[in-house]
Amino acid sequence: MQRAFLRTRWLSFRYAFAGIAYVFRTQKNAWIHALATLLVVAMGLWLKISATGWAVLILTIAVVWSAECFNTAVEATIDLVSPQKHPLAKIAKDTAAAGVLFAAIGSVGVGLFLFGPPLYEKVISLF
Ligand SMILES: Nc1ncnc2c1ncn2[C@@H]1O[C@H](COP(=O)(O)OP(=O)(O)OP(=O)(O)O)[C@@H](O)[C@H]1O
Repeated sequence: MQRAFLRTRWLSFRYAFAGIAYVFRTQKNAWIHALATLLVVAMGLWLKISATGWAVLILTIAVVWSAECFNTAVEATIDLVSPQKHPLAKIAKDTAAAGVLFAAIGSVGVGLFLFGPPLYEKVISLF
């Protein structure tokens, strides 16, 4: 019973990692997100942001990655059920892409509020 439970949990993780690998293989945006993730984590370390700042940053990174993964899932589902052009297929793909755009715009806002003031202080201290 316990072994079966652990085995199914382990398989769930493996499926999720296969999903991540698929996103990286097929979505050019994923590499942009990866670069942005590395950059903001480096900025957070450099600017020594607060624990609350890290919490907001981690949540923001997770929201963007989740949106990209759901967008990829919608694209794959639409390609499966509607390989031919269809207005509803277009709506599904376009709105899923809009979800990623919202997350990306929000993340830029978070970055400005989180890094703007300490970055300003750093620059001012140079002069
Ligand atoms: N079956 C379809 N029916 C109608 N329009 C479609 C269909 N498939 C794609 N489109 C249109 O083409 C756009 C791009 O779809 P596509 O599947 O190529 O996504 P994508 O370019 O891979 O997106 P991303 O670059 O975000 O991964 C969609 O947003 C939609 O407007």
